Amino acid sequence: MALFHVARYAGPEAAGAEAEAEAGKDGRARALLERLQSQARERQRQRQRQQEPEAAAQTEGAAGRRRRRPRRRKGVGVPGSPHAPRRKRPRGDGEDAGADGSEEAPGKSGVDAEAAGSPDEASGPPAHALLLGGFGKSRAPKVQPFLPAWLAEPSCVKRNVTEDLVPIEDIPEVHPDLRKQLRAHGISSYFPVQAAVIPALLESAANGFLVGRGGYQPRDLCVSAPTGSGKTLAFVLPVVQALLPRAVCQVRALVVLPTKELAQQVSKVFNIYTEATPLRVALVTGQKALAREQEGLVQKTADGFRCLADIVVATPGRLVDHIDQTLGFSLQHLRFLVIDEADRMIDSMHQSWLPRVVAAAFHREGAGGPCALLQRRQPQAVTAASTCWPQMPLQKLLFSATLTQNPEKLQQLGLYQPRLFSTRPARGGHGDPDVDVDVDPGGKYSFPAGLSHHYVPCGLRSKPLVVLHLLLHMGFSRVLCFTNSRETSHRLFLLVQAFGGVTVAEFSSRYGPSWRKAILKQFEQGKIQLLISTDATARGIDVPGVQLVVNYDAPQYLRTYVHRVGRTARAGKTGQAFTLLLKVQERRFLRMLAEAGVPELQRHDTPSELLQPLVPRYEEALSQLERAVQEEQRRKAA
Ligand SMILES: Nc1ncnc2c1ncn2[C@@H]1O[C@H](COP(=O)(O)OP(=O)(O)OP(=O)(O)O)[C@@H](O)[C@H]1O
Repeated sequence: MALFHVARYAGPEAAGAEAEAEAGKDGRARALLERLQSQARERQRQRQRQQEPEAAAQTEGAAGRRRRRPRRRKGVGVPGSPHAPRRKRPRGDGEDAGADGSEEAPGKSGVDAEAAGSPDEASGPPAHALLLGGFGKSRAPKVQPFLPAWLAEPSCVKRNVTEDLVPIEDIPEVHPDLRKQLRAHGISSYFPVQAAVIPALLESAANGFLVGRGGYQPRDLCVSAPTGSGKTLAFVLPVVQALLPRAVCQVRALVVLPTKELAQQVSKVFNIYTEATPLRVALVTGQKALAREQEGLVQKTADGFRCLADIVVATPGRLVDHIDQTLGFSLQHLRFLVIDEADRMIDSMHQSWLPRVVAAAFHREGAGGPCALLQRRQPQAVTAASTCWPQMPLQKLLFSATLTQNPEKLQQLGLYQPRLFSTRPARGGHGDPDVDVDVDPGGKYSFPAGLSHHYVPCGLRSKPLVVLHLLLHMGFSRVLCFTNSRETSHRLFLLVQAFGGVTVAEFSSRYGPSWRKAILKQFEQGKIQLLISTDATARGIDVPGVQLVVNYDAPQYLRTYVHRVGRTARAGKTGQAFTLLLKVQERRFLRMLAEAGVPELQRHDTPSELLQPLVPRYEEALSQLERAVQEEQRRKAA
């Protein structure tokens, strides 16, 4: 029993005395105990020898400043215990990172740092007791989730879209007509993600559409590659090629995306590569009335319905509307289900769009139906019986720049023997994945090589001035500026408009789809210098030539940062990202990015002399903004 004695808060002598009394009962136990004690004392002496100079320095440093005591909750909490108060959040009055350097010590919580500086704690419990009772000295180790092999060991994709190009001729499996189209659109080489994914997808489709005896069920694919690395073409080309040979028009590919604008963008790419083929693409996003969309999907005939689309690009809500309400809209022949921006789509799983799609895809007619023989069943264990009938497989393809590696989340998608293509290296099954898999296990996302990251420390009132300074003095001509709310977007827009000298527009859900479409088009054409937007344009939107992304409001989540800044430096180009940070945000934000492996975040100071010349006009613009807001509020109330 002596071995399990816990000398929690007593010094080494107390622990030693008690242990000695116990040891007297049994010779062997005593000998063992003595040996352990002498080892522990030796360790303790060594520790003290190391700590003496540090303790002296800390005592000197603490003498001149207010000694901070850890707050205790009622009845609980000794420093370092699991119940000890958490580290204080930075406060707006500047009592943050800079106020106490000890809080900044890497790997030490505030409580730990304080404990280290306290003379009471300096001697600490004996080293051997720390094993059982010393909670305070180290952070609890992070739980290391065990990733399934397919997630832990992905097929690695190169990241550099300027150097690791693969000439079009080097992938002869791609149909000559598609290669012709690629060249016609100025594409002579594949980006790395395309060079990896296109052959793999074509290979899985090469055995024809039917699986069963002699065939096989193709594996589902997940692709995680940086923003602007060409993921769209990585699925558009093989899907179009796989669907080319067809007898009857049926919906055989369904692409689901989170926003109308993204769906529109992807359907445009499909239209380019199906232009010279009989394949038809339908867009169902709710931008048109349901009846108008139905006309593009099915046609009533004398003996039923005729399908009018081979490829459907949809947003989840409107897709479910069609599954429910469009007579003759069938997904029974679905071969590819592409889920773009997959991590975001997983977040919207509560809308149950995926079970509805899968149920529609595996819907079975009665035994007397025309396709009764070819009806398919959900993937299941392979048995002699299950391979008797030829079946059309349904292959799921997931794409994202920030694909989650949370196996529980991915499990909701019901993937079949999935295979992951990733620009991040393999971690051998249990590398350093973080528990907080929402943020990203391992804390690393890939960023485009040509992107440089900056942050601008500034005050709340000077934020609009910094944006104006970036535009007017630094000469950026196409700038996308993100805020965290519609309200902020709108007010910043009104303010910049009132300031003048910059062509500015706003993009948010305040406006209808057709207005937003027009704004994006003007921005693409270079008619708008500054587009102020909510996160509605943060994902997937591809506007060539965006030079600068400004995070007017710092994004709260890493994923949001990755997608926002990914609107620039696309397709191998260079671009800059500036994040405006209030003093209170600085520490948390920089730590978040450091954990994400963001390469070198440069500090960009804007001295007040640079902003000063803008101030008189800015003050005027502020009063105009005030009047405009009051006017809007009056109109709203009326
Ligand atoms: N092989 C290529 N050669 C030249 N340009 C290409 C090539 N492939 C794609 N592009 C261009 O690169 C840009 C970015 O492509 P895409 O929108 O597919 O990126 P993405 O990886 O889906 O980005 P995001 O994650 O932000 O959605 C597009 O303008 C596209 O036309």
